[in-house]
Amino acid sequence: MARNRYDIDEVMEDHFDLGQLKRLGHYVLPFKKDMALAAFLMLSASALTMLIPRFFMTVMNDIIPQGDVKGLLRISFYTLLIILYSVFSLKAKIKITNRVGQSVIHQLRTDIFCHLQELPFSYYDDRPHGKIQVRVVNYVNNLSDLLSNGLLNTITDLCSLIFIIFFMLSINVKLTLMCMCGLPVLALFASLIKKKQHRAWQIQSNKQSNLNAYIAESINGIRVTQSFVREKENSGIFNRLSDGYRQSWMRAVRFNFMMGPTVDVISAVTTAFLYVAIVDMAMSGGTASVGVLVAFTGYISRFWSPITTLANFYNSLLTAISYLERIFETIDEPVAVKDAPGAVEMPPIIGKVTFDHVSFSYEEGIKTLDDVSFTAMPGESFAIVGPTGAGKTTIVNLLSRFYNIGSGTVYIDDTDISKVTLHSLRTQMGVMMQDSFIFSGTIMDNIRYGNRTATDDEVILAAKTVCAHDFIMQMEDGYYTQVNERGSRLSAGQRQLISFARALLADPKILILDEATSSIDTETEIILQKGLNELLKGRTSFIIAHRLSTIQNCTRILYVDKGKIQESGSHEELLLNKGPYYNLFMSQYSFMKDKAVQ
Ligand SMILES: Nc1ncnc2c1ncn2[C@@H]1O[C@H](COP(=O)(O)OP(=O)(O)OP(=O)(O)O)[C@@H](O)[C@H]1O
Repeated sequence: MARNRYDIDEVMEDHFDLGQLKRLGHYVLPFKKDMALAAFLMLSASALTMLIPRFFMTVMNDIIPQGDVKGLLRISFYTLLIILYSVFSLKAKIKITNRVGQSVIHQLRTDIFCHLQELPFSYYDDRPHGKIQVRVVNYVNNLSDLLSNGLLNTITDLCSLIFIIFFMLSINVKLTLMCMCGLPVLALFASLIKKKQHRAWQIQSNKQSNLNAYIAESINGIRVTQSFVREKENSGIFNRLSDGYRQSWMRAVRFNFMMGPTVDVISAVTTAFLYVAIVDMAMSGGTASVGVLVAFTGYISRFWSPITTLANFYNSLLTAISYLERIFETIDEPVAVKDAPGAVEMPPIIGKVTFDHVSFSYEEGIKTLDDVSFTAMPGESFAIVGPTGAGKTTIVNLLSRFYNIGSGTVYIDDTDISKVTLHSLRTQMGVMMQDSFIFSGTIMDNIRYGNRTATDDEVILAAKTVCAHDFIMQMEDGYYTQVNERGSRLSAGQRQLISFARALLADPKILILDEATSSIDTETEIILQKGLNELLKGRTSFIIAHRLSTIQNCTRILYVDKGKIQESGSHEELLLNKGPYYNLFMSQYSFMKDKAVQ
């Protein structure tokens, strides 16, 4: 999928694919026993209620003319039993189908979520997160009706229809055929609007997705919105998207609403003709008795009732298919970054890292890294510096295999990282990304995210090393203070320190710190540096920093620009070189000097 936005509709499938339903069927299969029980209850109730018009026939033809009170009581008793059984089975069926429906929804949602966990960064780069969310929550929820009632009702309604036709045929073949002649007209109508109806629901799902994407984006960006006083404009955009959604919904349901009246009209017309035929038969004194005709009129209304339900099911089927297309599209999304066939476990890392002529593009035709080569020996600390957008983060992203390398090879300890399992590779690396994400939960949980088996003492030690202990202890519940998703109650520097501790707790052999200290005050950074120097011992580390004071002690500095390593060496060597690093250093140095003078 090309890059998508909240105001760009996703690509829609052209054809109406019943295969989606077949796949949904696989989710229902584990509950076949429950479904069979529910179907049995419904079918038996339906078959028994078919007897009621027959009872009327007997009452009219035999019991009333013979004045058989006992027979009348017996038939009334049977009718009562049938009604009670129907009520009981309906209740049981609702309970079973709801349970099955919700279990299927739960399974579908779990499958999407688990798959999303595996999808690489590139998948999330390409679409608004709100559009992903809508699939996991709203689209799956929208299947609830179909799964809870639709599937089973269809089976039972179809069977009921067969029973009814059977009973009607047993009473009068000619009238039955007359009754059925409305069906081809209905089928023709349904097939005529099918394509448009399907497309209308696809559009509706797209508009819902767009709206959701915008809501998610607006909530995430609310601080910027308010600081730039963009509330009015945003409300305007929201209004437009919401109206688009409303219109698409109205258009889609208009198609659904067409079905009900069409069934009603066809049933009314055929029923009217049937009554004329019945009255004609009664008046012409033909073979049909009054009882037969009364019984037949009882079946006519029963004949159209399952057809109305089937027509409603047809509507929810078309609606569901447009959601299923999106749901299965997500589940089928190939995991672009995965273990290669025959991938082996990464042996315990010693720490040598080699980039061998590595090139990479996020987008076809635009080279982000161009022939990058370097080797870091175990225990070395490598700084990666350079202007914004130079490709620094991309280098470390490739080292963790967050993206597939375009060309060239990355080796760790002479092992090609594309040939090892992602799990064995990533568990030996500690990454602190630019965005120090904080999860909802306690501070203790957030630090322990890096190593689930770490004890409280180990968590505290990691926090102490990165100078986070003091501010944590000042919070109301110390390490057990609850923080919100994204750590909204923490300062940017505090968030960085927590994610720093998280990365260290993983005790990685290779440590990646991407702008780890950019929001930390200089005083804390100086203290942090001491602890960090201790910690970096014995680990290979890659430190990306714009503030050059942070990286002067690194063994080697790579100056990256336009996706290429422009120069590399120690701080002193690069200053002597008087190349781009020197210029960068001098500009920061004179800036600091000017500030100090001011
Ligand atoms: N997910 C992405 N999809 C497409 N292009 C991207 C993506 N991420 C980064 N880029 C582009 O790749 C280039 C390098 O980005 P990168 O994040 O590696 O730069 P950087 O040197 O780390 O920058 P900074 O110092 O600002 O963090 C930039 O031009 C950026 O626009």
